[in-house]
Amino acid sequence: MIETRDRDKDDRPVGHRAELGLLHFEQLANNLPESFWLIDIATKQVVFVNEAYERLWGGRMEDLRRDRFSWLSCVHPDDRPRLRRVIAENRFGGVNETLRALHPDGSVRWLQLRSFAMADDHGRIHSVGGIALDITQVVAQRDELSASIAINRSILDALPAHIALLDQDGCILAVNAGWRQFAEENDYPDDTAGVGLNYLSLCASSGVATAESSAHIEAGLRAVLDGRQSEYSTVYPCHGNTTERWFRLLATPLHNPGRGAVVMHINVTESVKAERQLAQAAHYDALTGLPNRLLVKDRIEQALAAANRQHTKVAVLVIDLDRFKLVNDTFGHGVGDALLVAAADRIATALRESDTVGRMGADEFAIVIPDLESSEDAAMAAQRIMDALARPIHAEGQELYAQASVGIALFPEDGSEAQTLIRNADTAMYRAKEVGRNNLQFYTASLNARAQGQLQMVIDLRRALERDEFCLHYQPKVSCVSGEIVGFEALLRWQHPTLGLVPPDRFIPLLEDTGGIIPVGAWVLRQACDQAVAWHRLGVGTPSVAVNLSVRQLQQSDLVALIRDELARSGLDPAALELEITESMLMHNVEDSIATLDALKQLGVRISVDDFGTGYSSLSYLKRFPLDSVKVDRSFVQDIVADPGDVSITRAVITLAHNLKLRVVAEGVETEAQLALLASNGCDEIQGYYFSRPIPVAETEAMLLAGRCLPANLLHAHGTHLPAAEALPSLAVPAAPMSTPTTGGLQGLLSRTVLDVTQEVLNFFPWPMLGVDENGLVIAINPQAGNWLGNAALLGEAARDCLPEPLLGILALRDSRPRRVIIAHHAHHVFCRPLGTAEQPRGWLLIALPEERS
Ligand SMILES: Nc1nc2c(ncn2[C@@H]2O[C@H](COP(=O)(O)O[C@H]3[C@@H](O)[C@H](n4cnc5c(=O)[nH]c(N)nc54)O[C@@H]3COP(=O)(O)O)[C@@H](O)[C@H]2O)c(=O)[nH]1
Repeated sequence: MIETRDRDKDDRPVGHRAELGLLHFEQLANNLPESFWLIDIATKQVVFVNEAYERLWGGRMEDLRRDRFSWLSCVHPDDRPRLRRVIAENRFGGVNETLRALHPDGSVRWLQLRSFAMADDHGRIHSVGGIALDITQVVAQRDELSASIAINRSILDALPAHIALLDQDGCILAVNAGWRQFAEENDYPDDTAGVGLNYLSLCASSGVATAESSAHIEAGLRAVLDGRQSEYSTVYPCHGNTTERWFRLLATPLHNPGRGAVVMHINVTESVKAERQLAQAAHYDALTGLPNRLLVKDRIEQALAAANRQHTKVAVLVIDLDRFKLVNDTFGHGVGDALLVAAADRIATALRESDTVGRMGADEFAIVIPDLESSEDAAMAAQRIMDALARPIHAEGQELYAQASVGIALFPEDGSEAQTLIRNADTAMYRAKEVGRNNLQFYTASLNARAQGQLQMVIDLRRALERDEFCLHYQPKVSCVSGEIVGFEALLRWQHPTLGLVPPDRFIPLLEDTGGIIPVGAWVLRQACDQAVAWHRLGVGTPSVAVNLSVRQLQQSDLVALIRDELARSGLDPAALELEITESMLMHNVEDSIATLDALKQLGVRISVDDFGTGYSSLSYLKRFPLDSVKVDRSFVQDIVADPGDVSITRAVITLAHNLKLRVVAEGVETEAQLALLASNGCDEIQGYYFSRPIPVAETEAMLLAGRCLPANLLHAHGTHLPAAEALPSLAVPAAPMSTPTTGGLQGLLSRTVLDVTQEVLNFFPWPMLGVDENGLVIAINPQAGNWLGNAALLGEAARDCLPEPLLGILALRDSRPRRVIIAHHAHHVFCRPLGTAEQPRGWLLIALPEERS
């Protein structure tokens, strides 16, 4: 090439020029850092080698010139066999190998050896060239790099964290050993450990973290990937099947912005648990596990906040075990501790779930009772606690009897702050200690007498049964048809040794609260059954006996068996036993009530709903229960004469009850007028002071033997209910409940029950009926009227705009005589009745009786 380039310009002789070229070539070659040489194919001799050979290979140039394979002796013995093989396979060039040259001084150089063929113009190969490049430094650098990569890798793998490298979209590029292991342990479906998948979607779908935390993590990570946040960190729960775990997730962007992020999950379960333990220790007592003073204070504050909102009371009780020190001193601290734990348990079980029991220190406990109805309830709770503690406690082999002194402070009376209430309850507790221990004291002294009286009554009630202080009085139930006594309601009386006859309203709630109603209720049942049998033996009829059941009795698992046994024992005909259950009791737990009543009904007894109208049930709802009769509450009866609204409600109840095949008993009938009105409206039986107050047994027998009856002139005809048209004069349907439930003349009785009943009556009423108020607006319409007029949506319309002409004519006449009208080809007799009183009508009611076809 050198020759060719110079040929045109250089005028020196060719031989000289060739020599010069060779000289230049040699100088150039010897200045190159690479070593290279040429082997002539024909002579198999090394025809050229540059000086770098000796530097790179550590061999001598003349050795190479003499033996073209002498370089092999410079090759590290480990690499030599490979080199030999490669050269044999590539005799005319094509070698490209890395090798080590072992210098005589023991040093090693890394060389990159390449060989190539050299051909003439005809493509005939005449020489093979070789070049060796010194790559010692590159190899050293590469080794260094690999070493540091390996070190980094093992550091990442050794970290107690699951680490993943994410790209900009959140796709997992690489993970560490911890991550892989976690994936394996958590049954990750394949062996990729998520590499190649999107971390953000993995978060949402893995189900390892909660949905809430997944969403939070996804948002945080997105912010890091988008460069909006330089770091994201959160602790999230990640519970296994049997273990509780928490992880801290850390995400940081890769250094090059917009290039992805590193996420790291660190198991922080231990520290979370430690934190929780700290919180537990800060708020709970270590021995009993109860809230400590701090948490009790917090609970009081919460209760006060709620009480302020709802205008209710809160009680704070401080309880101190009497002579606890003596237990410690006598039996040692182990027994003392066991006693405290047992006492804590006893206190807790004597209270509702919504109450808080805390340990204030040593042998002092505090109770928070939110949503308190009366101070007596706090006293009852304190008494329950004292009773619970008084039962023997077995602690570490010792039988102990704990007594307690209780102090009670009430919100709002005794303070409006937690600290004040605790302090005042504490003061009251010390007063309880002073007055002899094992008692309770209110902070407000005036409440003590009341509480004391009530508690004394509870104590007295416990002994009343065994001391034979109870008796039954009986109130007759009288038929409105025959006028005769058809039964008696058994009513419990307590003859207290000092207080005299205590009315049931004062002691039955206490019996219910303390569970005493169960044995007392059983006693009532037994007495009543025996008494009914005794009446039957008089031979003056077979009056029934009605017994009131309480909520607790209805929930009593052996109630049915108890009644069955009493019937069998006494020999009373089951049909002569009536069980009275209040409406609110039935609604307490409907499904259970139905099951119990069904079982009772199977015995053949009768079931009656007491106080009907005071609860929230409607008669149609009561259809679900196996009932025989309803007792209309005396609050309805009492105003029946004065308020036409009450008549209509009572009347409505009677009509509906009869439709449901239920008998109707009106209770609290005190006057002749009430009786007359009830009887004329179809009431079946009455009970009340008008006929008789509840009387002792002896008087009942005298009454039966005397054959006392209701006056015949007040009875209703032959037990049949008045035909509708005849009954109309006494029917005054209230206007308001049919349209605007919050107004109208049913003050005090505008309960949902009444409205339901009224609506039901309207719906049940078999004939068209509609009401128009004094302003001419349609205020009531039943479905039958809607059908009749071909339009049910008349409510609120002006009568003149929507009613047919014949009806408007009748309304204008306001005449109570029936008028014949034909509407939609059907003849009806339409009555117009005033709503309210005839003197001051609130509107008018149109009732259409279909004309009988002969
Ligand atoms: N679980 C049990 N409850 C019982 C038992 N015995 C009674 N009671 C319930 O106690 C409540 C009060 O009863 P009492 O003071 O006996 O009052 C009854 C009647 O005296 C009273 N009454 C009857 N007629 C009139 C009247 O004309 N006017 C008027 N003002 N009061 C009247 O009504 C009470 C009977 O009511 P009721 O039971 O709803 O029929 C009371 O709720 C009893 O149920 C028992 O053994 N167990």
